[in-house]
Amino acid sequence: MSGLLIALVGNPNCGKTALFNQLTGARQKVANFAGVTVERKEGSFTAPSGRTIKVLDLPGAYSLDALGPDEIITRDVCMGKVAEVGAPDVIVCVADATNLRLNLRFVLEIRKLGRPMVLALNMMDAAHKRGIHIDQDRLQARLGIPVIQTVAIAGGGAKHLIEYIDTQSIEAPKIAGTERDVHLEVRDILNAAVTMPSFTAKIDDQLDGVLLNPVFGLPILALLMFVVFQAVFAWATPLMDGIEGLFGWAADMVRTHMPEGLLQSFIADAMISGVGSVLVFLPQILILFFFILVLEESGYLPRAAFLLDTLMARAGLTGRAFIPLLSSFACAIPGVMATRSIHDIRDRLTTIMIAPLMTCSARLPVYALLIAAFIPERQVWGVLSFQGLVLFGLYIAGILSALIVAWVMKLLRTDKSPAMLLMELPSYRLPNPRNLALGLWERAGIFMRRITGVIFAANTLLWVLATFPRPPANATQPAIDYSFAGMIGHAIEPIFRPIGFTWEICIALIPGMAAREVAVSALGTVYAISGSEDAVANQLQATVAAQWSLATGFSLLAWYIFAPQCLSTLAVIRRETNSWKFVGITAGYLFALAYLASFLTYSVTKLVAG
Ligand SMILES: Nc1nc2c(ncn2[C@@H]2O[C@H](COP(=O)(O)OP(=O)(O)OP(=O)(O)O)[C@@H](O)[C@H]2O)c(=O)[nH]1
Ligand SMILES: [Mg+2]
Repeated sequence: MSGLLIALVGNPNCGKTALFNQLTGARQKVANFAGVTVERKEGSFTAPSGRTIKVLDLPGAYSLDALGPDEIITRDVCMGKVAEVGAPDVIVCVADATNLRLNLRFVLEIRKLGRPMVLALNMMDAAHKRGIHIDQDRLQARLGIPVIQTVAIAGGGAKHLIEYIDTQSIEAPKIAGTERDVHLEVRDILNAAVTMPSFTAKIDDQLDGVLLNPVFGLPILALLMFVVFQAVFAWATPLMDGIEGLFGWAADMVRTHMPEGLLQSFIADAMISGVGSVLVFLPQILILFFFILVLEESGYLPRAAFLLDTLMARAGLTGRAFIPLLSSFACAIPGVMATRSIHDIRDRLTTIMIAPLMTCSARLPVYALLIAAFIPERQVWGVLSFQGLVLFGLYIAGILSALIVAWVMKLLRTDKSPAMLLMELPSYRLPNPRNLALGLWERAGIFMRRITGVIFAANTLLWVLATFPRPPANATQPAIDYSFAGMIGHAIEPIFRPIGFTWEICIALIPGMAAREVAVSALGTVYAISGSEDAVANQLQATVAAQWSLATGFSLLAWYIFAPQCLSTLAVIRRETNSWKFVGITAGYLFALAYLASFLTYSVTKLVAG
């Protein structure tokens, strides 16, 4: 039998990606808010009959009257207008069974296309739980298309859908579109086929009463965020000590048991000290993501958007910017891509410009290193970790400066028509442990791939630059001073001297452009090589604390809030805006801010702390 192409379409947040993962065994990101998928994804699986079924996961859309790039992709694929994919044999329209009033409108629009389709009634588990009863036969008869129930997040939850697609020949809908008003038609269908419980969403309302309360809402949000950052420091310490100890021990073993020479230096300095100095931060990253995933899954995050909307509007941002900005806390790259759901081009550009100010997870190793080195580990009011407070402050500093930049952009605008936030709040949901585990696994995977990929490559290159040329026989300085890296570091040091950076930092900033956390591993390598063979050589934090002044440490922290130290982000900005000029403006203003902030921080700290 020949292959088959199916396309998953539907409203945002109805579970298309979850269904895609279920069908193909892939692990695409799902999240309990709209607009997560921004590009079409392709996968395939083998049906019981043995034929290959290709699956397309598309961005969610509310309507086919294309407004934004997402809707255009969806419409064009459905119409078979995208040459590389061809026309899908079956459109699987996914609908959230708990929210049919909204979802059916889109189903009717798809039906008008007159192409073979089935309706996947997803989230049937949630519908049952809420006491929503759906008469499948009547729904099928009214719609004139096959209706199949699915639970995209449960094992085997798409079994019937697979069976149906595999065994039935699916035809175009028997009922084409009538010219009736969509609202009326949806109401008729709902009346005929759906019984709603009388206590709909009572829990949601009660929870919202507290969490969206005009008085308590924002303090609760602040408190939640606060707890998260406390946990990042408090819980991770034992694990981090363990990892650090392990790498320190491994480097020592290599130094004592391997013959001295280049190979020993490469393994101990570049591989173990360099890579280990970043790997240490895995526990903190996972703890942070655990909380973000829980908040995401539970349905709280869109509510946070709602709470912050007034604040965001005052800064001249649209509520739609919330999700791109939120994604940017993981990484600015998906964040910049997610701005596609912002229709207004100026809103979109402003959001792209400030996305790099959201503290991405690659900054965490840098922050954590510097905080551990320069901020005393003490308790505030008996319970709070002072280090956690500082980390919280750094995140806030990023957010505040983003708001200020957006506000300045608003002042520069001529047209000041206000934006309105229209957003659906998803139901609260208990986070699914499997989803959480998958999400964490995915984050750990990304981090490990960065370590074995870009970080390792940058580190190797740096080791070569820091090792050659070798010092002359009568050398008086540490070997690294005679190397290429030493020369480069010394050459650019004058530029950074006013902000207190040492030449070692200057060296580390260059490979740090490849990925922010490389700066940490680069420092690990630089200090290990320039190393004093002393015992602290692989305890980067101790070295840094001993060799840098407080002002230098703070200055580097300030630098990392702003500096666009990430070429991939600049590349994706170029791709999304198609403009080098815009990349130049963004990078330029960020570097300028970074320099200014570091300069002020350095000068003030030096004045105060001497
Ligand atoms: N209870 C329940 N939750 C589900 C089901 N399917 C998906 N979810 C959850 O619904 C949320 C949204 O799922 P996604 O797969 O990201 O939705 P999507 O349609 O791809 O969303 P966009 O990419 O934003 O358009 C996630 O939190 C899923 O875990 C289901 O059958 N039952
Ligand atoms: Mg999706």
